[in-house]
Amino acid sequence: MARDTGTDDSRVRIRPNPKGNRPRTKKRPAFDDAVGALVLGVDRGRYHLLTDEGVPVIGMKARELGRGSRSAVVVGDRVGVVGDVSGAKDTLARIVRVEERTSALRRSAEDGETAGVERVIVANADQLVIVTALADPEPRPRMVDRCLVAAYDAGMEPVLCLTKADLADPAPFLSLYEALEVPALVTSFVDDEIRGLDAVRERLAGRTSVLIGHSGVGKSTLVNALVPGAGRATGIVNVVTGRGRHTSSSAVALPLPGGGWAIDTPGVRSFGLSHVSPDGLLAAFDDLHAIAQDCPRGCTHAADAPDCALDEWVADGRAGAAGEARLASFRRLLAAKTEAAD
Ligand SMILES: Nc1nc2c(ncn2[C@@H]2O[C@H](COP(=O)(O)OP(=O)(O)OP(=O)(O)O)[C@@H](O)[C@H]2O)c(=O)[nH]1
Ligand SMILES: [Zn+2]
Repeated sequence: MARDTGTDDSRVRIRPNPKGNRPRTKKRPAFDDAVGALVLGVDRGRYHLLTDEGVPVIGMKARELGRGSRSAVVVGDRVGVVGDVSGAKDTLARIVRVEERTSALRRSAEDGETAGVERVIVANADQLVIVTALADPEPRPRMVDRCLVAAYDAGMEPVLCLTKADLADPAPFLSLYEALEVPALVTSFVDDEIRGLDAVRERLAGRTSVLIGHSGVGKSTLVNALVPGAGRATGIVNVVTGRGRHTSSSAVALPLPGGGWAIDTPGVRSFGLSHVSPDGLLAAFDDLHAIAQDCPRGCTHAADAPDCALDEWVADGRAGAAGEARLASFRRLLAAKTEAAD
C-alpha cells in the first residue's frame, strides 16, 4: 500500500527517515537541535509529548507547521521539538517537525459543513483493536465492518477483541470474520477475573495499538487491566491529559508495562469512510488484489461491477470455496464503506 502521510501541505516538514538527510532551505531553519518526541495526547491546542529522553513535555505547534486539518499533529505522531524541553511546570516547547507516518487512521466527517473532510485521528499505530461485547450490548457487525475498513485503509492490522464471552458464545460472531482471516481475542469475566487477558497482553506487547469500541463493551475494564493506573487521574495519565483520562475527548496513548502503547479512543459514534477508495481497500488483500489486476479500468469490484475479474476468478473455479467466501466478505466491507453507521 502506498505510504500516505496524511497531508499534502508542503509546509509540514515530513522526512522519509528520522536519521536521513534533511533538505535545508533558506526559509526554513533545519532545527538541528530539535529533540525527538512522541505525541501522547492533544488537549485544546496543547500537545502532551514524551521526549526520546523520557521527559513529559507540553508543546504547541510552531507557526511554520501551518493551520487546519491538513497539517494536524495527532496522537502517535513522531515530532521534533525545540525551545524549553525541560518539562518544568508552565514551560512550553515548540513542535517544528512531523516525521513521516507509517500509518494513518482517519475518519471523514459525515454531515454538516465539513461533510467529506477527512482527518487523521491516530498516526503510526500498527494495529486496531476493535473491542466488541458478545452481548450486553449486542454486537454490531456493521460497525465492526466499518472499523475493519478503516484499519485496512490506514495500513493497520485489525484485531477483534470480543468481550463478555461469559454471556454469549463467540462462535457465531467469529464466523463472520473467518474468511477475512481477522485475528481474534476473546475475554470474559469469571469469578471477578478477566479471562483471556494474557493473550491480549501478548498481542499488544511491543506494538502500538489503537483500542476502539462503543460505550459499555468493556473497553475501560480492559484498558485498566492492561495499563495499571490508567483509570486514576494520577501518574502518567495526569501528565498526559493534565486532567485524567475520563475527561479527555480525544485519543490518548498509554504506556504498556511490557513495552508498547495502548491508544485509547473515546466512544465512537460514527466512522465516516468516504475517503476510502475500492482499490485502497483491495490493496489490503494481496490475493484479491493480484486477481483484480485484470479488471477493467476504474472497476469498483462491487457485486454489480461489469466484467470484474474477481467474478471470473470465482466462476471458473480458481477461487475455490474459501476464495468465494473471501470475495463475498470483501464485498460486504466494500458495501459497509458507503452504508450509514448503525
Ligand atoms: N459479564 C461481563 N461483563 C463485563 C465484561 N467486561 C466488562 N464487563 C462489564 O461491562 C460494563 C461496561 O464495562 P466498561 O469497561 O465500563 O465499558 P466501556 O466500553 O469502557 O464503556 P464506557 O466506560 O461507557 O465507555 C461494566 O459493568 C463491566 O463490569 C465481561 O467480560 N463480562
Ligand atoms: Zn474488479
